[in-house]
Amino acid sequence: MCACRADSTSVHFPAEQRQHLGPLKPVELVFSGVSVTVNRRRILRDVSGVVRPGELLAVMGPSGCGKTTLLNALSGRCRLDSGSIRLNRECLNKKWKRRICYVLQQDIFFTDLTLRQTLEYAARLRLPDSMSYTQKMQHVDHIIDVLDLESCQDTIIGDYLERGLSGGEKKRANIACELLTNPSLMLLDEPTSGLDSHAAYSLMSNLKNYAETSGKTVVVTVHQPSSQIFHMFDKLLLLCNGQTAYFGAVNKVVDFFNGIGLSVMPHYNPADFILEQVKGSDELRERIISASRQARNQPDYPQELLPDFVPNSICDNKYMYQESRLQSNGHISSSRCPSCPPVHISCAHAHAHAGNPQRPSLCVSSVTEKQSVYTAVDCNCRIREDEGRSLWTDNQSHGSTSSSGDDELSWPTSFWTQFKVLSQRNFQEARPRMLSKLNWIQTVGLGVLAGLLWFQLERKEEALHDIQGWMFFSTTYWMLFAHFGALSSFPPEREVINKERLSGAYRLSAYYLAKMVGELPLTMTLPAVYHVISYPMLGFHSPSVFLTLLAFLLLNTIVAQSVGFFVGASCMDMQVSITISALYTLATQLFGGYLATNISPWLKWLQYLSMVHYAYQNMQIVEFSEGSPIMCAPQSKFEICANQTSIPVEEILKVQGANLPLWANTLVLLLFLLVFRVLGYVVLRYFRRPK
Ligand SMILES: Nc1ncnc2c1ncn2[C@@H]1O[C@H](COP(=O)(O)OP(=O)(O)OP(=O)(O)O)[C@@H](O)[C@H]1O
Repeated sequence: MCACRADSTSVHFPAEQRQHLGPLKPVELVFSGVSVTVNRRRILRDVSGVVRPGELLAVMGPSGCGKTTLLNALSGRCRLDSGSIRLNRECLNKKWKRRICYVLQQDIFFTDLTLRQTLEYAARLRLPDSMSYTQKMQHVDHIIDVLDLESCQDTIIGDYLERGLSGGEKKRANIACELLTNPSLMLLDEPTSGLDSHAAYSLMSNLKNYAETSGKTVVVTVHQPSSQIFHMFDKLLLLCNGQTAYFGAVNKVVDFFNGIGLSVMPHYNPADFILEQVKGSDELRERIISASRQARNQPDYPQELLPDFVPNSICDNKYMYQESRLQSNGHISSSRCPSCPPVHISCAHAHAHAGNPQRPSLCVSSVTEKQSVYTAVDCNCRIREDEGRSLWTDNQSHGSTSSSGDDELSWPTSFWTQFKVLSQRNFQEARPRMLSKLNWIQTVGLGVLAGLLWFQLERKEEALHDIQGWMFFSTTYWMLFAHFGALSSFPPEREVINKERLSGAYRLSAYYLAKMVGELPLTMTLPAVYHVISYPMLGFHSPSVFLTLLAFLLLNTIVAQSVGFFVGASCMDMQVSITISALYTLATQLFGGYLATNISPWLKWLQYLSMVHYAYQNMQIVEFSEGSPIMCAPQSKFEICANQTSIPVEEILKVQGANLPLWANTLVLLLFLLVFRVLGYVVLRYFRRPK
């Protein structure tokens, strides 16, 4: 692994891993006339640009000028008012959205996992099943090595409560997660923010090398790059109030500003200079924007951005693009253009035209490994070397998008792999939260307290209310614990899931099932501990009753968790979800059958919506029918005590107006479980889709 880093700082995948990661498909990104309105405010106006494979485009501009909005648009995360976004001349569609790697400005992770665990789970989820576990782990090692993350790989991600990775390390971790899949197009929002100048330079040179040696298309937004970093960019898109102030080669931006009478002082960082200009007076900004519009008439303006360019009719265009292979003899042979004979160009030839002999080119790197490279071939079958870079459009796939579409939309891993990995991750991520030291103390403390409060109860009518009190307290306490636990865990988890769903990492159904299964042992641990402590202290010793009561306590807890998850998934606002939850759980207690027994007939139906009602009834049915009999008091309030010495369970329940048998209560609880789990899924699937 270290050898990789020694000979190159770029991400260079070993041949056998590249084979699993799928064919290298460079992407040409063309966005034209993009206008975006957010909340009735026009953020972007007629923004255009082209980025070719191997190029690094920097999007710059003052804060709030629309850089992030542009990346959101390019990744398909916001609607365009007008304009188009094309990748290899295909409109941005679901297939492409999944292929784009978008490194967000915010670093969204599960904060309790270490960096290595985070990357390992990402690799297991996002790298294809055809790769073995060992190969995936090797891949993780390689990425960690390339991004210089060895020293912090076992540090937790952390948050403001518990410190973990530094800001710069988090940023690199964010990029590492995306690099794992060897994406063809990378969009990075402020990758250098929070990094010191050395770290920023090192990161940008990694990206630059990555773009050039692997034919990747990279778009980054940057605030105020150093002069060194600025000159690494191939192209610059300068935004000013959501409009294009400059689009073109970085090495021509100074000439552009000179052309409108704004000269950069010697030894001045051009990046600082141009940012100062676009932050200038309204009049100055208008001048720059109108000069940028004029520049569209220049001959070197990309033809793809011209209004009369027809993107779909490839043969009307000057160039067809074809995939070629770099062979061990150093020749590039093409095989995909049906109308052209195989093309052979030598590396030396390609170099000679590359213009920049220092720039690492595809031909330079290990010619012994067969490597895909991409050349543009015009309709007369002449090679176009496009400044040493290459373009690719699978013109054959244009005609057969639909047939290949299914493959493109298929998931990287099977449902079973996703379920297995996500269950493990859910378990690992939720364990510190659900079984925290504080939760243990709370559970053991309350178990002991409840045991002491209802210690060694006698089986007689006088103690009946206390026995019921323990049951009611147990069911309501665990209902609240599970409900609010699920509710509070959801908002941070939602962000991670949305990010992963947007990148097409896994099916929602696999996540959802894995969440249920992965957290199940954790959900059941604490109520079981409470029950083990408190129930024997009551003085009851029937093992079968002990186990059956435990089963109902656990069922009640899982049902409450489902309701909490559903409310958490439905409400985006935490305050709203807390209010709804408080209303529902308190009403559930009121109608549970313990606090109020003489409920008016017109309100009585509400008890059937109370999950506690069913669990509490079942616990009474089991305790009072299977356990030792409850002896009548000398002055009993039960009429039946006139004829017998003990109180049957039916008489106890009749007082509460409950009449459903054990199996019916159990069935209703199971229906609660099923309905709320399904509703939670439906909400995530259809109403809270990530945008
Ligand atoms: N959802 C939204 N609702 C209202 N205004 C928004 C929304 N999203 C973005 N904006 C506004 O759009 C403008 C551009 O936002 P954007 O985040 O794209 O800017 P930026 O150039 O990336 O800024 P920075 O460099 O500070 O990150 C800002 O003025 C912002 O307030």
